Amino acid sequence: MAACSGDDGNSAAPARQASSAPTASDNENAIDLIVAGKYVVTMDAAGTVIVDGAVAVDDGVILAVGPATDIDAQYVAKERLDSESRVVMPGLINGHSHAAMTLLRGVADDLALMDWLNNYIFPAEVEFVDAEFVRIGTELACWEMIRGGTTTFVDMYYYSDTIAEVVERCGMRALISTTVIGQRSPDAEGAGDGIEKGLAFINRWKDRNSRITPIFGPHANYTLNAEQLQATRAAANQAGVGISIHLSESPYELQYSKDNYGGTSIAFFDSIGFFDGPTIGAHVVWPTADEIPILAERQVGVIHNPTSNMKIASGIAPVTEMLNAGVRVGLGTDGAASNNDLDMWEEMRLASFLQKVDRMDPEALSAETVLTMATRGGAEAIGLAGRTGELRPGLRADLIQVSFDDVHFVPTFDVISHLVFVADEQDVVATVVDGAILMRDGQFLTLDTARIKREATALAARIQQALSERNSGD
Ligand SMILES: CSC[C@H]1O[C@@H](n2cnc3c(O)ncnc32)[C@H](O)[C@@H]1O
Ligand SMILES: [Zn+2]
Repeated sequence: MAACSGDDGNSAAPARQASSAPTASDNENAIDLIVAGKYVVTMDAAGTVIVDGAVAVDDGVILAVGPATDIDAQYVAKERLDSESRVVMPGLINGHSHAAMTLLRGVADDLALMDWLNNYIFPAEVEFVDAEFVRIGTELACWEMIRGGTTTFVDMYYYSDTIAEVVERCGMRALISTTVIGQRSPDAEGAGDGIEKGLAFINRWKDRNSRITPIFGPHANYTLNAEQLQATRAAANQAGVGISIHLSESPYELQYSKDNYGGTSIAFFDSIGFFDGPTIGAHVVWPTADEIPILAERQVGVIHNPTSNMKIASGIAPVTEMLNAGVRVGLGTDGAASNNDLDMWEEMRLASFLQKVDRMDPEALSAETVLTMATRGGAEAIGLAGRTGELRPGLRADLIQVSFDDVHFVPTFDVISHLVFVADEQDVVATVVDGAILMRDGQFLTLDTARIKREATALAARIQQALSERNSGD
């Protein structure tokens, strides 16, 4: 970690710089926000941590990062998030989620992937998922993610317009996939229909909101055939957008690929030109040794989902090997029905511990490495490098404050160790996206949490009733 306490040239030419120490009368020139803390963990490539630092924000952009005394000498802000015992760091990036599945949390536990999907989740989705389900489920998820310090997520679900509308309102940043799946789904009759509707969704959202990036989300190699996968890639390239897909997730998928496509999963995808465009592969638990270099060469962003992989017993991904080979690897939660929460702090900790025990190597996947995967590395994996994921002038102001007041932070010898091995979502006290404060001291400024809770509870009662009737054979 590179510590910093002086002027390191980290300041951009600010739009509203005070020529001398600012006073309250400078307020008409005030910038939007200053976020200060005991430590500013920038997650830049040099690993800069600033003691007693601050971040200056205006118009959604980071203007300067440096010692608080320097920032305060240069800027006066309309709003200030301050505290001596807080860490300021980039917001977390959840690279793979199915947000609305918060409403299916706990309906089918302790099952392997294909049993879970085919016998519980797909039937429940066809029965219950509509635009209202997706609106309420996604709102619940955004509440949980903002609460836990996630500022960007990559979602794959149905009714993508509804997801985008929720994200637009709640203020988060998201890549939103429009699902393509070769079977009847809640919002399409099959793959062709999904591609057609997907293109319309992408046209509606491509230039509408800079926080929202529409992409395609073909489900997997066992729910789409080679022609459908290629057609989805062609549509994505035609629309100029990327793709997110479940990739080499389970032994079933690997065997399916060998049986139906004559080769292992990633090699097959590569052979049909599927990686000829920006691709995010979720899970990637079973790449062969020969396939890992393909992921690096084709610049496939890999999202590691340790909790979901453990819970549905898919296996342990070779994260260390992928990172060593130069693969871009980020972290994700998967949906709340296979995790069963959206807590990126838990993902970081479990990612690290899982590699250590799997390799019997306590040095595997250090705190610094997993924190990078959840921030700057995650941004690289999902194609948002240089836009979010680190605290650097010119990047969008997506940042959080973590309180180090709780007993588990006393004493703090190493701030990175504490963030990864100790902190949890309850320690996050402020979440800022694009310069807008979404949560401050447990108050949600863009979400009506009482209304969301009421609506989710009412909808869950209807789901519960239908499930009970189904189980009792009525
Ligand atoms: C195109 S994404 C929506 C689709 O994916 C299902 N899903 C949720 N989690 C997983 C997973 O880990 N592997 C494969 N498919 C998954 C979800 O229920 C939706 O039907
Ligand atoms: Zn998934």
